Amino acid sequence: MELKIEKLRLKFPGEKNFIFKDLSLSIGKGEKVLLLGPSGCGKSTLLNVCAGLIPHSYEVPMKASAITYPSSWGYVFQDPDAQFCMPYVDEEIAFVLENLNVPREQMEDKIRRLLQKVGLCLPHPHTRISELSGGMKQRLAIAAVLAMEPDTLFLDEPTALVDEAGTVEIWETIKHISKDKTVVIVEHKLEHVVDLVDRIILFNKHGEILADGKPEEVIKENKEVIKEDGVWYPGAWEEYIESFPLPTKDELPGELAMELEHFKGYLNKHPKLTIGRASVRKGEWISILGRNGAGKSTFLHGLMQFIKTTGRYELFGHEVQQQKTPERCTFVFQNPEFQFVANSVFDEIEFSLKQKNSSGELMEEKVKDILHRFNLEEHRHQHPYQLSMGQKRRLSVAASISISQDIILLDEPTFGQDAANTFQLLEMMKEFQLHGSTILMVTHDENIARFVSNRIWTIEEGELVKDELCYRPHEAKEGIL
Ligand SMILES: Nc1ncnc2c1ncn2[C@@H]1O[C@H](COP(=O)(O)OP(=O)(O)OP(=O)(O)O)[C@@H](O)[C@H]1O
Ligand SMILES: Nc1ncnc2c1ncn2[C@@H]1O[C@H](COP(=O)(O)OP(=O)(O)OP(=O)(O)O)[C@@H](O)[C@H]1O
Repeated sequence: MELKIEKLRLKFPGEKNFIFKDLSLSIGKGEKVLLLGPSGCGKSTLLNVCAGLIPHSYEVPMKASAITYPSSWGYVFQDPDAQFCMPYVDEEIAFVLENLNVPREQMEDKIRRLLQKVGLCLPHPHTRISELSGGMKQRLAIAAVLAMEPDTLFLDEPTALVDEAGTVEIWETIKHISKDKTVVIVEHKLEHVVDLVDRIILFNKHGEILADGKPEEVIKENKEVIKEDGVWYPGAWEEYIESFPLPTKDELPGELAMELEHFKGYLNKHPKLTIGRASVRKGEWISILGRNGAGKSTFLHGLMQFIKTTGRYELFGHEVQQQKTPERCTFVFQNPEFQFVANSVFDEIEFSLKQKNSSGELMEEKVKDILHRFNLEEHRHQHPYQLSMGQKRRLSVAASISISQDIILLDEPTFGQDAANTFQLLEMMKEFQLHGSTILMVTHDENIARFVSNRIWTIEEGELVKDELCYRPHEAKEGIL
């Protein structure tokens, strides 16, 4: 056996409930296994245990009657920033290669080929990691692990921030290089990995194994539970959109919410974004699509005045003051951790309500209501950094949109979410939209773009290259720029 865990018991310090109670599993050499289950059920924690990171690197109290670890392993973390130890892209990979005693003269070529494998195209590999977009970082994290050529790969949602085309390519690459390797994957989006894995271990929300077997059998035999627990399954979107209020307006609503003309955004003094002309009407929901590194986050950062911009930028007919966060806008960062300021989930929401001048009356009730709507009430006492990735993402969205705002800007608010939480979030956004909020949302999920928003903008190399109106699913018309 490559990996074996017997009777694992694990509880985080200070928590009432066990994450795992006598959990046993074994994975044979060369097996490709998907750990599937709702957000917060313990998938990342289990992967940490399988690699020995818990308890050797993270001191979480745990007990198991026996554990066998793989002989060599590589780990792609859910948050790529948690993985890097060097400041530059080439150095990050060279660091791994040096440990493997790869001769210096072969390094440049190996680094170039690894970056190519994960589709990380850079003018020069000696680029600062801090200057990469979220998806580019995730590609680098995968390249660094592939460089190690380990026997076992642990992959924790390695493509959550990668664009659609890149996701397909990366999973193909993993499939190709991992023929003789053991691969343990945590991934919400089943369709990306169902061809790669030969086994699915399905968990319920209490961290118990519900089923373990061949992918098609596990899915078929457990469809009802999978649905009930809010896990993604093939066809989930199609079933869901039947009940979603679709964008069927035949004309655009009235008042102009945003106008941009010759709008430029600068990073390190270089213009990285140029929008010739664009306008948004009140109540629209615009999805912003584009490949990794296209400039989507930069665009939102420009609208929030986090970076220097030039050109005309008006909100509701008023010019936006340079370098001052526009008052009628709220923003959800791509990395949820950038947003947290408080020491508990409850305080985070309370802080945000107070910032938005929500009155102190019934504050506790208001916070509780928001926590309930985002499925976070059980976690109210936890530190935001102790949440699972899906829970962090929900908290960051909850804190930003806790009060209806005129303009809501969101940078991939649904990444790493299970089906139930994705749909719930979209419904909440729809409610805001129906109450007059205007929404601009960066997403790699084409289903969200096509089925839920009214309009799709595509960004390429820092320019808005396409503007489509969505009237009905699968049907888009050329819009006005
Ligand atoms: N340090 C910690 N202290 C307390 N609770 C924690 C800690 N780390 C994680 N948890 C809790 O343990 C549970 C499992 O977290 P884990 O990250 O393993 O979930 P997951 O299944 O990977 O979720 P997701 O799909 O949202 O990424 C969550 O409810 C989380 O809040
Ligand atoms: N601080 C920075 N300094 C210089 N260039 C940067 C900086 N941050 C990002 N960039 C570059 O700007 C470009 C646009 O990055 P941005 O984060 O806007 O992309 P994105 O479309 O949001 O990508 P993703 O889908 O991966 O999140 C990329 O080429 C990136 O490398």
